[in-house]
Order: sequence, then structure tokens, then C-alpha cells
Amino acid sequence: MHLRDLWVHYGRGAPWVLREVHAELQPGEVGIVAGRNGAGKSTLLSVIAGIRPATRGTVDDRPTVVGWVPERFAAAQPFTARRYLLQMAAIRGLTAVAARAAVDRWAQRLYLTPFLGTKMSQLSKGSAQKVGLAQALLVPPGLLVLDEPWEGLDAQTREEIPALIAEVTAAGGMVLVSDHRGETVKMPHTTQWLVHDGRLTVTAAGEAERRCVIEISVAQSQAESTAARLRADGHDVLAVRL
Ligand SMILES: Nc1ncnc2c1ncn2[C@@H]1O[C@H](COP(=O)(O)OP(=O)(O)OP(=O)(O)O)[C@@H](O)[C@H]1O
Repeated sequence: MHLRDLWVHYGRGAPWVLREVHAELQPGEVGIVAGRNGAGKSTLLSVIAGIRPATRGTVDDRPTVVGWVPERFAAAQPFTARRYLLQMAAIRGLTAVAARAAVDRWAQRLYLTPFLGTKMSQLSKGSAQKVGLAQALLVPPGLLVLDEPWEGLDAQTREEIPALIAEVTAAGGMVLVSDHRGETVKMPHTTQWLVHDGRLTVTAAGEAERRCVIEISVAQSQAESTAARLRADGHDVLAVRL
């Protein structure tokens, strides 16, 4: 997928929110979109997902199936969560049997099953976010766009998100996710997309900042567990001297 010279503003005479945005995303890649509040992350993601048109420029080769999870999922619908998800599955082309199976599977995965019978308008913010995630994943997306997907979710479901992203990329999909809380720092092989002053800077994996070495001293009895913890946090343990 290619972003070619995207410019976006909200109305004639309004300042440009995004200018001269060029980027590409390959199958299997994850782009992490960062930037200050109001930098234009949501605007960029909604244009890439095809929800909002760019004022100028094009998004070429966007996959046919796009899963879009906005920052705040609009839940003001007159149906139960189950009915809504079944309808979304039908729109995505699933048969009634496949739709029921997909809804049950995603509800279970996202700890949403107890709320399937609740009216969308009566769901809590976190449960509505889960419905938002489920609808985006009912059919494996070629492009998954997640705008701050951790917001409002309980810890159990938050932990599922890196695995969900990995499953989409393993199937050849692309993922763009905005993250202002650093939830994605542990995810391997990501590309950093920084939105600043209306422009986008993309830093590919491997071009990340220069590394440095920190020497620490711990009690000998804790050497092994400390080294294991540092590795689990994604650090390289170069040597352990007793
Ligand atoms: N519907 C809209 N109409 C007019 N201006 C808008 C609209 N949506 C966003 N903007 C403006 O566009 C700019 C970028 O907003 P956007 O929501 O894309 O930023 P963001 O980086 O996602 O912010 P945050 O981190 O706070 O979610 C802001 O100045 C915002 O006021």
C-alpha cells in the first residue's frame, strides 16, 4: 500500500493537518503511529483506512478487506452486540453459520461473551471497544487500522492485542496502530511512523536509534532472574560476570 503526497485539512481555509505525506506499508508489516495530542494521528489513520477522504493525494493498493477500529467506537445502535456483529459479518460476506461461529469465537477471545445480549447503547466504554475490535476481525483483514486500541480495555484484553496484531501480519496482512502509551515497545519488527508538524517521518525497523551499554550490579543470587527479566523486556544481555 502506498501513500502518495497526502494533504488533509478540515475545510477550505483551515490549516493543513497533514502535508506531503509519503509512505508505504508492505504485507506483514506493522507501523506504529506516534505523535503528540492533536498531531494528526487519527486523521492519518482514518484517511488510510478509507473512512475520510484526503484533500489531495491518494492511497494506492489498499487491501480490499480493511478492519478499522476508531479511538471511540460509536455504540449508539439500536441492536444487541450479537445482532450488530452478526450484521457486520453478513456485510463482510459470511454465511449465517460462519457468521455465528466468527462472532462466538471473537466474543470469547475478547472476553465479550457475557455482553453479547446487551444493547449496544447500554454497553460500557470498554465493552463497546471490544465490539469495535471484534467487528474489525470477523474476517481476516488485509489491513487492520487500530486507533489507540488499548483505551478503555481491561488488562486481560489489552494483553491480547499484540497477539492479534501478530496473527494478522502472519497471515500476510498489514497493521497500523497508534499508541501514545508505549504499549507497543515490546513488539518486534515494527516501523515507527512519527507525525510532527503535519509531516510524517517513517523509521524502518533496524534503523532505530543507536544502542548503548548500561552496566549494572545485582546480588549474585539474583543474577539469573535479573538477566531473564531483562531479556523478557527485549534487552540484549551481553555478559554476566560473577
Ligand atoms: N472533525 C474535525 N473537524 C475539524 N478539525 C478536526 C477534526 N478532527 C480533528 N481535527 C483537528 O485536526 C488536528 C489533528 O487531530 P487528530 O485527532 O487527527 O490528532 P491526534 O494526533 O489523533 O490527537 P490525539 O492524540 O489527541 O488523539 C487537530 O488540530 C484537531 O483539532
